[in-house]
Amino acid sequence: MPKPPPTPSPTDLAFINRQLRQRLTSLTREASHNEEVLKRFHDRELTLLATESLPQLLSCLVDGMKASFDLPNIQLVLHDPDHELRHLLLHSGIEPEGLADIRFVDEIASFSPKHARYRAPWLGPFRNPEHAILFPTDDTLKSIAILPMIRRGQLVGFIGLGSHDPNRFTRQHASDFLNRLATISAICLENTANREHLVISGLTDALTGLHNRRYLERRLEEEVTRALRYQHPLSCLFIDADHFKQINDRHGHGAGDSVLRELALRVKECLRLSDIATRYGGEEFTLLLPQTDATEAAKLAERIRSRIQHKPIAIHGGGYVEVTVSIGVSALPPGSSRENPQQRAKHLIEAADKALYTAKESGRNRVQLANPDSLSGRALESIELND
Ligand SMILES: Nc1nc2c(ncn2[C@@H]2O[C@H](COP(=O)(O)OP(=O)(O)OP(=O)(O)O)[C@@H](O)[C@H]2O)c(=O)[nH]1
Repeated sequence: MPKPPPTPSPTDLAFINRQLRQRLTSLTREASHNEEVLKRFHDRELTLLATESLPQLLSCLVDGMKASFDLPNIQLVLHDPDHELRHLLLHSGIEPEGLADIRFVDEIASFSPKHARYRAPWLGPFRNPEHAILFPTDDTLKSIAILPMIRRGQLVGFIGLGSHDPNRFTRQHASDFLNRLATISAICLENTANREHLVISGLTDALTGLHNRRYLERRLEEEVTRALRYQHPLSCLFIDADHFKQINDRHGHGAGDSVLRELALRVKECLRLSDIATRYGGEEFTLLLPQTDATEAAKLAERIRSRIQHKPIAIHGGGYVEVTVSIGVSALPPGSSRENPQQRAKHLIEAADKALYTAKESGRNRVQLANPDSLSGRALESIELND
C-alpha cells in the first residue's frame, strides 16, 4: 500500500495559502488588465464606426489611437490608386500631403513590396532599414505592429503602431484584437469614402467640373435611342493622357491635378454645346458627340490632340510640362441593327476604348478610329484631317 502524503505542518499550510493568494491576486490583475484592453479596443471600434467624415475617420485612426493606446507613433498608409481619397480630402479643404503620419500611395506593391504581401498583423522588434518605410519619422522605436487593412480580399492600407517599449509588441502577443481593429478600420474607410462621394460628387467630377461617369451612363442610352430614332450619327471619343503617371511621380499629385484640369478646359474649348464631356476616371475623358459622324469625330479628335500637344501646361508649384494624349474614336454604325439601344451603347463605348488601346499600343500621341461593326481598329491616316 502506498504511503499517504505527510500532513503539512501549519507553517507549510500558511506558505501554500500565501502562494495561492498571490496567484489569485496576479490572475485577478491580469483579468482586469485584459478587460481594460478589451474595453479600449471596443471603445475605439465604436468611435471608428461613429465617424461621419473622412477627415474625422483619419484623425480617429491616428490621433485617437495614439491617445487610447498610449502610443507615441501611429502611421497610416492608404492605397489610393485613383486619388479618390485625396480628392475627397481636398474637397473638404484639407491638403492630403500636409497630413502628418498619413501617406497615400498609388500602388502598395511598389511602395513596399515586402509589406504588400502581409495578410495578418506582424508584431515584433523595430528594425530600421526594413521598417523605416512605414515609420519614417522615428528611428528610436523599439517594437512595432504592422496591421494590414484588408477589404474584400484586397490590401487597402496599413496601420503601423510604434512603441518605445521593446515588450509592447512581440511575436508572442496575440494579434486577434489588432486584426479585428484593422478590418473594422478598412470597412469604415470604404463606407466613409462612399458616403462622401455620394454627397459631394453627384453627377459632376469635383476636380475638372466635367460630368462624371455616372452621368455618362445615364445619358448614353438616351442619346443612342435618339440617334437611332432620327437616323442621326453619334460618335464617341476616349481621350487618355500619355504617361500621366510620370507627371505625378516627377512633379507631385498637385501638378498632376492641374494637368487634368487644363486638359478638361482644352477639351471643352473644342466642343459644341450639345456635346457631352465626362471624366471617365483617372486621366481618361470621354466625349459623346450627337449628330457627328466618324469622320467629323476624328477631325475633332485630331484638333484636341494637337491643341494639347502644342502648348505646355502650367503646373501647380510652378513650371510647365509637355503633355500628349491618345484618342480612340468610335461611331454608331449607320442603318438598322437587331441590337437594342443598350447593346449598341455598350458597343460604342467598347469600340472607342479598344481604339484608344490601339492608339497607345502604336506609340501614343495619336488618334485611332475604330470600326464599330467589327470592333477592329482602322488607322486614322485613311481619313482626311483638313480643317
Ligand atoms: N494627379 C492625379 N493623378 C491621378 C488621378 N487619377 C489617377 N491618377 C494617376 O494617373 C496615373 C495613370 O497611370 P497609368 O494608368 O499607368 O497610365 P499612364 O502613366 O498615363 O500611361 P499610359 O496611359 O499607358 O500612357 C496613375 O499614377 C494614377 O495614380 C487624379 O485625379 N489626379
